[in-house]
Amino acid sequence: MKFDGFDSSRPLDLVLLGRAAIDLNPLDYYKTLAESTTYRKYLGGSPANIAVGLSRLQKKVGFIGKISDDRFGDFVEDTFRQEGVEISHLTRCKNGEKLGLTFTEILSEHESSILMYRHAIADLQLEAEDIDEAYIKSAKALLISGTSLAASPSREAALKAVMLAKKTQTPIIFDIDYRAYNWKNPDEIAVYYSLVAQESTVIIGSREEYDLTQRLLAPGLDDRETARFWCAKKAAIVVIKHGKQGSTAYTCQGDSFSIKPFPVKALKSFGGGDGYASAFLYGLFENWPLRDCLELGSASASMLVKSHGCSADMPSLETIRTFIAESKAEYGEDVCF
Ligand SMILES: Nc1ncnc2c1ncn2[C@@H]1O[C@H](COP(=O)(O)OP(=O)(O)OP(=O)(O)O)[C@@H](O)[C@H]1O
Ligand SMILES: O=C(O)C[C@@H](O)[C@H](O)C(=O)CO
Repeated sequence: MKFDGFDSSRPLDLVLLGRAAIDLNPLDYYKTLAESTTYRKYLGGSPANIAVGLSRLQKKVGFIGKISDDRFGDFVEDTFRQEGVEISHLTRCKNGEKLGLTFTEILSEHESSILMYRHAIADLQLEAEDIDEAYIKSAKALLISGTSLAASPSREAALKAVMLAKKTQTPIIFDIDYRAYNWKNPDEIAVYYSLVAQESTVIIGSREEYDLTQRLLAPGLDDRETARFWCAKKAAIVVIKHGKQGSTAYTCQGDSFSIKPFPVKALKSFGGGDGYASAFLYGLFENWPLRDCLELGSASASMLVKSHGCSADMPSLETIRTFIAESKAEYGEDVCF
């Protein structure tokens, strides 16, 4: 099965809307955050990571977001420019709001946690007036990252982007992206996530994120019922991730393709989702069979969990293909199926 719903005449492949932040990952890992003393700074924020990942896969990517008007905002701009991400719609806060900081705790290869500093946060200051119809229309698809819906004015900006995407026949990709910070209550999560999910052509999320989204409209669905539910709205593809148990993509024709992770010695348990999303979406833009999109996504995800960073360790297509070939040589052709 292939997805060929993108308008190839549009100059950008994907515009992503959401947070750009900073990851601070400990160099002295396998300790608690209280014990770690030394950190490496990376561009962070799930949509920013995905933007870098797709750009490194040679896709043309733009970003709609709000950043702090300080040196950390400069760092985000400089990094996006170095990575070839189009940032004409990445704007600065005017009232001193700060860039999000994510301190990660890497306790073991299987146990990590993230501590997010998101008070008076810059990315949630994105405003409806920052959203431009022509910019959205210049892209084959718009990706909405769920955390952008957590508070106003970013919430209204994201919903305006969804409206304009519908108006301009721009497919919406919804990366549910649940982070507990900034959300007030489960009802708000369900209301705003389902508002976007029901307009989306492609939905990507973990089982927990779908449960949060469906909590009011359709609680208690299993994976196949979940896929059927969103395909009955506008979804063509529903991807449900289950961490190191792997993931499954469901289509509106009733097909499904499951994939396991590629075997790796993980360094951390996070970062896989953004590597997965960027490589999976690359395959979709290349009009690959869904099975091949999943394989590339799963391979990239595995490469990310064995890396120290996220955005900085997003792989090129060549390195992912080499990783897949080496994995198949060592574990067999069907290593991840
Ligand atoms: N320990 C692991 N080893 C290999 N691959 C992994 C591991 N953990 C996760 N992955 C890969 O990463 C993909 C996404 O991971 P997960 O389901 O945790 O999504 P996520 O919560 O969005 O990730 P993130 O932590 O980046 O937010 C998985 O489907 C799997 O392919
Ligand atoms: O999404 C975030 O804000 C945190 C990310 O930057 C971090 O790299 C991570 O947890 C990736 O899944």
